[in-house]
Amino acid sequence: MNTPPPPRLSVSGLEVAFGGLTALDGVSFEVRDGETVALIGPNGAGKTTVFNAVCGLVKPRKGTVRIGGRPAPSRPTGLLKAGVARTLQGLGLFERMTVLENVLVPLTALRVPDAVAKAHSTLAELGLADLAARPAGTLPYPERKRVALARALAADPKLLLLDEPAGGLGTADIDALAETVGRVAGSGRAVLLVEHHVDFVMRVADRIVVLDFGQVIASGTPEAVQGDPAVEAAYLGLEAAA
Ligand SMILES: Nc1ncnc2c1ncn2[C@@H]1O[C@H](COP(=O)(O)OP(=O)(O)OP(=O)(O)O)[C@@H](O)[C@H]1O
Repeated sequence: MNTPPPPRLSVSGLEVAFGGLTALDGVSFEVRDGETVALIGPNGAGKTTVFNAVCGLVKPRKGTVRIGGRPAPSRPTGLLKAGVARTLQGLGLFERMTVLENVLVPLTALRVPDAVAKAHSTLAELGLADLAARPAGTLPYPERKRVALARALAADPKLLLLDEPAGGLGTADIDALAETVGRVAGSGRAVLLVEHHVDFVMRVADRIVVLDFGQVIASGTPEAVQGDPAVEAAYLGLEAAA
């Protein structure tokens, strides 16, 4: 019998504390190749802390993060080499550099051959070809957001982490984003996203993991999670019905 490959991302028993505050308390979930998983939950639930722990930016008190079955590297280049790319809530673009130069940053760090051609093809894929020579800081927010996505996708990550990708976007841009996420997962890559935009999550996620006060309170298909009374209660700030 063939053993299935290890999950692209496996988070197990993660505990993170900031001083006296327990931000994550025994969080476990997996993301497999070709799967899109959304991490949702009220403000302060611990979503960004999960991302930061996956990327080695915060050190867990307990628990493990494994990428493709191996312990997750903690440095940015190590993560890129392990096939992990991330977008940030604040985008983190180099505003004075051109769009092309921004997308070249990870490709240069990885010494990808034909980096310029690869950057151009990624920009074309995301409808940004005409903006390649523009300084990133001069673009409107939706285009800057697409540049951040292009930069994350350029190095062909096996695991793509998206921090509030739909935030601040209008309907047309959200439609385009949903299509891009579908294409990325359809090509066999794993996607983990943190998002408040419920309609977008319902459209793109295969599975949803719901966090509240640092704990996983529900996980499953969008339909299962949507009807879960504990999830409804968490969002209303009420005690879950027993
Ligand atoms: N560096 C830090 N130092 C101290 N407390 C922190 C730090 N980072 C996060 N926290 C706290 O940890 C908890 C989880 O925060 P986190 O940002 O992960 O939540 P979130 O679900 O991403 O929230 P939001 O939806 O508002 O972005 C919160 O109580 C937050 O105040």
